[in-house]
Amino acid sequence: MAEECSVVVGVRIRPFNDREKALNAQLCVDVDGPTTILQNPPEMAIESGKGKEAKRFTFDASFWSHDGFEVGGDGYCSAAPGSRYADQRTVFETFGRRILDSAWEGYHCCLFAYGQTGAGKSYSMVGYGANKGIVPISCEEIFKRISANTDSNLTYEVMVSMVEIYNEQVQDLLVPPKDRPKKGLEIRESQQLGIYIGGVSRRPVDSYASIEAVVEEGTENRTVGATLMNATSSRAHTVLTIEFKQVSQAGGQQGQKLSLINLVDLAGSEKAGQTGASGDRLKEGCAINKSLSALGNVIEKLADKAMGKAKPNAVIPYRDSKLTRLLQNALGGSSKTVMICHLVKLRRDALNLEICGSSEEDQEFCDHQ
Ligand SMILES: Nc1ncnc2c1ncn2[C@@H]1O[C@H](COP(=O)(O)OP(=O)(O)OP(=O)(O)O)[C@@H](O)[C@H]1O
Repeated sequence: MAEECSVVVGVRIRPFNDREKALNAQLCVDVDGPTTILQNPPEMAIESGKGKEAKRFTFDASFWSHDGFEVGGDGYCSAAPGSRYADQRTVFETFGRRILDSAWEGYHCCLFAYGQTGAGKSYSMVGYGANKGIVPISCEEIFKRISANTDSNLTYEVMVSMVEIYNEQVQDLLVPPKDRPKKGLEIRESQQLGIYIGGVSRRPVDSYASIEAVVEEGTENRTVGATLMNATSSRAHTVLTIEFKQVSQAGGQQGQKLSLINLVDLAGSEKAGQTGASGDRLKEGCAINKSLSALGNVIEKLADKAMGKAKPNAVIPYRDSKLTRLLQNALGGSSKTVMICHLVKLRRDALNLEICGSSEEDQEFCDHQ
C-alpha cells in the first residue's frame, strides 16, 4: 500500500444523436488504439487561424462507440464483424474491472464519467436496457467474486450510499425529496473516519438484487431537467459509494480492509447558449461548471504528483468544491482514479485533454467553456 495515487484517463465517442444528424454534424474525431485524433474542420480552422492539421492525444484508452455495432435480439449493441466498436463490456473490462481489482487489494477508488451534456456519461455508467453500464456490471461482479470465495476465514460486508450534489448541496438519494433537509447534508471530518457525510443513509446489501434495488431507488430520486441538448439531462453529480469491507480471521485475530468504491456520474458540462439555459437551468449550469473546474484542478494536481511533475507534499485543492471535498478520502493517498471522458464538441471538451499529461496540449483545442 506504499504506492501513490494513480490516475488513468480514457475517451469514449458515442453515435450521433437525432439532433446532430438533423444538423448534418461533421465527424471530426477518430481513434487509433489509445490515441484520439481531432480533425480541425475547415470552418474552425478559419476561425482559429490554425490550419487543418489533425491533433493526436494519447490516453490510457480511446473507445470508438460511434458506429460499427450490431443490435442483438435482446437489444445489446456489440461490435459488427471486423469493426472496432467498443461495447459496454469492453469499457467495463478496460476500466471497471481495474477498479474492482484495486478495491479487492484494499485501495479506495473513484471512477468518473465526464463530458458535455448528452455526451453519453449515463450510458457508460448506468446504461440503457440490455446495454448495462459500469455500475450494474460492477455490482454483479462484486457479488460474483464474493460468492466464489471459498476461504471460511474471510467474510465481506458491503454497504451502499447514493448522493447527488445539486447546486453545491449534498442530497441523500435514498431519502425521498420531501423528507430531505432543505440545505442538504453536511460534509464532516473526523480523525477516525476522515471525510464523511453527516446523516447519510448507508444500506447493507448482500446480493446483486439488493444493490440493484438500492441503485434503482436512488436513480428515481435524481434531479433531472430537460435542456435543448438532452431531453433527460442530469443536472447534478451522482455519487454511488460502495463501502467494501473484507474481514479476515487468523490466529484469533481479526483483520479488516476497507475500500470505498465511488462511481460518479458527473453532471454535464455545457455552454449556456447551446443548451438554451436561463433561470434555474443557468444557475445549475454555473454550479456544475464551477465544480467540474475544481475537479479538473484536483485531478490535474494528483496526476502531476503521480508523474513526479509536482512535489509529493503539493497542496491539493479539495476544499474548492463539495464534489472534491466529498471524494477527498477516495481521491487522496494511495488511491486509484479512472476518468472516462465523453467527447462531442471537441474544441470545448477541454477537461478531457487538459488532465491527461501525455497529450500534446494545444490551448486552441483546450479552450474550456
Ligand atoms: N455509446 C453509446 N452508444 C449508443 N448510444 C449512446 C451511447 N452513449 C450515449 N448514447 C445515447 O445518447 C443519449 C445521451 O446519452 P446520456 O444520457 O448517457 O448522456 P449524458 O452525458 O449522461 O447526459 P446528461 O449529462 O445531460 O445527463 C442517450 O439517448 C443514449 O442512449
